[in-house]
Amino acid sequence: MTPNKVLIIDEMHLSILSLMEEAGYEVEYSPEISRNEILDRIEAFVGLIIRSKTPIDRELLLKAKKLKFIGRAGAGLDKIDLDYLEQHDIKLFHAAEGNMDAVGEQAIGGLLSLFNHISKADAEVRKGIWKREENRGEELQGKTVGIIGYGNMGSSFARKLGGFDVNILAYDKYKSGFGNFHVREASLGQLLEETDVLSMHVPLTLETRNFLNMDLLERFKKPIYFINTARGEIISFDTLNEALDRGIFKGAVLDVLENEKFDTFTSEQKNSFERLAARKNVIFSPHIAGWTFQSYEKINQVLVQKIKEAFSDQ
Ligand SMILES: NC(=O)C1=CN([C@@H]2O[C@H](COP(=O)(O)OP(=O)(O)OC[C@H]3O[C@@H](n4cnc5c(N)ncnc54)[C@H](O)[C@@H]3O)[C@@H](O)[C@H]2O)C=CC1
Ligand SMILES: O=C(O)C(=O)COP(=O)(O)O
Repeated sequence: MTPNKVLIIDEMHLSILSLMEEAGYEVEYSPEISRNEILDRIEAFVGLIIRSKTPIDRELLLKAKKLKFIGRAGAGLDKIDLDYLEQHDIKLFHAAEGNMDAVGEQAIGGLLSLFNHISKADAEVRKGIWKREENRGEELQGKTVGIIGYGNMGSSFARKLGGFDVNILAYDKYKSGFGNFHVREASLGQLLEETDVLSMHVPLTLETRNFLNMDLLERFKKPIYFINTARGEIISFDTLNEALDRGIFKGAVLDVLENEKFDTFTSEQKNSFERLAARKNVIFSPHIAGWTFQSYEKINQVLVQKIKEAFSDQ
């Protein structure tokens, strides 16, 4: 057994193989591996490279006796037992810098499509329906965009908004001092007061699960356009429906959903998703905000660079 074996358990751009081999690792690429097989085999590996298919929980980590690092080929760490890694000195690297451009651009794409009815009008024209007045657009110019969570994704979205002549407010519970000439650092209260467009960029944590509940949403002073490229679990289908019914949300762009596996929907989820899907002012995408041809490769470069730097003295 070689000491430097790394197991890759999710689908990735194949540049990861040569990059990790050049960094001195023996790589096994098994994107189709089952959880049971991982449990059986993980003991032999010093490194594990993942996306988000398999929860990296205590049961799995207890078997990973030689594990020195986990590389998350992407940003979200919500399926990883972070406490266990800290307690057992297992390093964790993410590659959010590799998909932040993609997320920033996709959020803007969704927003412009919502403001200008692009996907709705496209579907109508294909059916021979030519409705100009109903598809009259809204301008972004002069609007106040509120960002919650000002990390890699939130700041990328703010940067990409640069040319749109909007006011940008950002609230981050754990960060301060990030304001600049075009982003005003705000309290949650200020953001609720002024926002026209809300874009969520927090990680999924115990605190942010159902963060956008009706109690909070009722405190927005103006009707808002909502963008979620963060995680679906921060707002339930029911809350989305209620906010849209009551005009608290004028529309929504949803790249992520409370449950992204349609075949596991409860009957309640099925009903409330169907209500959501029947709305013309909601735009969906299948969790692809960070998923471009470019990010696919950039993620590998970022990740392997971090791994190399962390173990450069060994
Ligand atoms: N749809 C997609 O394809 C993608 C989604 N994501 C999602 O975006 C999330 C954010 O990614 P990054 O920006 O790289 O993370 P990050 O850690 O750089 O930034 C998140 C920010 O949220 C702040 N935050 C945490 N809890 C908060 C709270 N309760 N209230 C206000 N602010 C809070 C943190 O202080 C941090 O500054 C990821 O965790 C992931 O869930 C990321 C990449 C692609
Ligand atoms: O990087 C992230 O957090 C993402 O959500 C990207 O999607 P993935 O989980 O890698 O399929």
